[in-house]
Amino acid sequence: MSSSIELEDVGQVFRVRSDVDGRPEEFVALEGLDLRVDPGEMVCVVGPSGCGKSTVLDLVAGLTIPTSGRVLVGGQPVTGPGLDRSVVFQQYTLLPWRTAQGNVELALEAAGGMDRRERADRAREYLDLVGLSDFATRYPHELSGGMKQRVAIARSLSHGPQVLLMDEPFGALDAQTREHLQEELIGIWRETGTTVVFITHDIEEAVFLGQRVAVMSGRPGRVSAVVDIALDRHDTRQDIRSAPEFAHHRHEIWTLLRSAGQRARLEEVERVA
Ligand SMILES: Nc1ncnc2c1ncn2[C@@H]1O[C@H](COP(=O)(O)OP(=O)(O)OP(=O)(O)O)[C@@H](O)[C@H]1O
Repeated sequence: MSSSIELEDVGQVFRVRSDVDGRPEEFVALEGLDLRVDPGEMVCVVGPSGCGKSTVLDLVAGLTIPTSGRVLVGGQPVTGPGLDRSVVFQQYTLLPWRTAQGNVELALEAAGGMDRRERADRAREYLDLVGLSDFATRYPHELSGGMKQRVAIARSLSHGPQVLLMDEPFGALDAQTREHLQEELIGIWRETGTTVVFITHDIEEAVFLGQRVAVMSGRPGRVSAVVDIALDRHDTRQDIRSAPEFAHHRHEIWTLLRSAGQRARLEEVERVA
């Protein structure tokens, strides 16, 4: 099962203290942001640091409520966190005193409706999905960074959410592990059919994973372009990253990011002048 995600004319204003005199003032983090993700689609979001990518994810997760506009999941307004949506963060969020299996079971305990045996079976099924069947009894400190993130993914998917929200989940990993997990994520996404929103700083990661890539610009944050990625991901014999279409999309997004950055700087100069 998977759900659509719609952000319509979303604005997000935070109360902050002025850099100048420390007085409270408003900071417009997002303004007029539109984005639609179809059920079962994987969309990557890229943009300069501080443009509001995590804020977008928090809104869909229901951790923040927008100041204006609408955020819908499966056609329903988001009013708070829910079991239909799971989040994977960059920092490993495993409980150190629980095994890999115990960490996956945690999500099932929170979801309720299963007895101990069912939870154990389900946890093993999802550890298998992320290739960790042989590591079920290991504690987080006995796992590599990539393995910890796999456990986090297994935990996030184990209770069958319709939407998976990923905030730079592979950001702390070395390049090789990262590429490996990207490939695994494509396989998991195909198998589960979950709608995925994946935030990254890395243009190559976005092109590799996304069916579409949303490019954000900052100050205030909005989606300035959405790029369709036309790559044949089914042909696993091919090194997709060295295909000419891959280079084309990478350059296209790089150009969009650069011009969004230049525009933001110009607008900032005009605002100050
Ligand atoms: N709770 C908050 N209170 C005040 N300002 C906030 C809050 N959350 C985010 N911001 C500000 O909103 C802007 C967007 O932040 P956000 O973390 O969404 O950006 P980002 O694109 O994810 O950044 P990065 O790529 O560096 O992680 C930033 O200027 C940040 O300082």
